Amino acid sequence: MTAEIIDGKAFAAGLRARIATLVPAFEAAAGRVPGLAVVLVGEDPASAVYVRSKGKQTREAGMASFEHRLPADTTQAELLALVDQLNADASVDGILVQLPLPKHIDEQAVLLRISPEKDVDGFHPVNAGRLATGLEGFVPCTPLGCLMLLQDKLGSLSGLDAVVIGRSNIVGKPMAALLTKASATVTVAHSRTRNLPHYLKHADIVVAAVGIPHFVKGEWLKPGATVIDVGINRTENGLVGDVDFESAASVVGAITPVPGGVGPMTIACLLRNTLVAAHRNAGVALEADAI
Ligand SMILES: NC(=O)C1=CN([C@@H]2O[C@H](COP(=O)(O)OP(=O)(O)OC[C@H]3O[C@@H](n4cnc5c(N)ncnc54)[C@H](OP(=O)(O)O)[C@@H]3O)[C@@H](O)[C@H]2O)C=CC1
Ligand SMILES: Nc1nc(=O)c2c([nH]1)NC[C@@H]1CN(c3ccc(C(=O)N[C@@H](CCC(=O)O)C(=O)O)cc3)C=[N+]21
Repeated sequence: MTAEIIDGKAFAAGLRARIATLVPAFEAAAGRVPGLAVVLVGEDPASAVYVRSKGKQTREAGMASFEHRLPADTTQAELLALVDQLNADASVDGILVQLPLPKHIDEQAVLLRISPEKDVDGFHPVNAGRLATGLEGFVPCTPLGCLMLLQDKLGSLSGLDAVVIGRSNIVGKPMAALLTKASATVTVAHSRTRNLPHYLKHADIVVAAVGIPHFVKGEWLKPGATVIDVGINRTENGLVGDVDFESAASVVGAITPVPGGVGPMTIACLLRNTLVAAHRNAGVALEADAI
């Protein structure tokens, strides 16, 4: 193995520590701490783990965590009523409704109901539109975390060739928008892409968000490339990414591991977005490059 392992877990811990240092000044100015509400519908064990972990890290950063666990048979109307209540609650700066939702609930309807100013996931179409048009807004946490790791590793991304594998609203599309904004030349690949290895062979940056264990093979990659593995796949061999780590690590220059790569960055960026939301909602200034 020759590749550098990008330590997302350590980077995320540093980011959370920086966020925690900014909370007391906010509290002094606003008379309250930033608040994040997390809503979990149903009993999905993986989702329950994330929600617990988000709550713990929110409190560790000095922020208030409001956790709402609703039964799997909660109606859409009941969930929308809770979102309305959280939108109106001045102690709540950020609202996250854990996805996926049970089948009987229309996910888009719920995401549309969250106030864009409290949408710390960045999933509301208003925030997607802001990102697409270059306006200030909330950027989805996973691609924001990937961008931070890339800029930390590479400095400027200007002119680099990037391939994003996946075009979902929560990872692939916003990732492509962020890389384009950072002046990379971006190709978005998906399930209809013909000859993915052809594109990967030229890519200085690869972001894999596919949802298929070990999908990306080392032999497809450009020597020296930087690879960000977003995949979270639970297999009988434990948690694995979308990149075949063993074969990739002998070819590329740097790669994120799973676990310990992008996952911890997602939660750290959620806290970052919540801190930013709190400042905006309370009308307290935050230095542009504070975090
Ligand atoms: N680390 C973290 O914090 C997070 C991790 N994840 C993980 O990231 C992965 C992706 O998540 P998400 O974006 O929500 O997943 P989706 O299922 O919404 O999207 C997967 C994308 O992969 C594409 N795809 C599927 N098969 C292929 C193929 N054979 N070749 C090329 N592209 C393909 C799909 O194409 P098409 O559009 O044509 O169907 C789709 O665009 C999952 O493993 C998920 O668990 C997700 C969120 C956060
Ligand atoms: N509204 C909403 N927002 C989300 O951001 C959201 C969501 N719904 N639904 C599910 C996905 C997935 N996701 C992860 C967050 C942290 C880790 C994480 O911390 N992973 C650890 C390992 C954790 C473990 O062992 O299970 C790691 O990769 O090291 C993973 C995945 C956020 N998501």
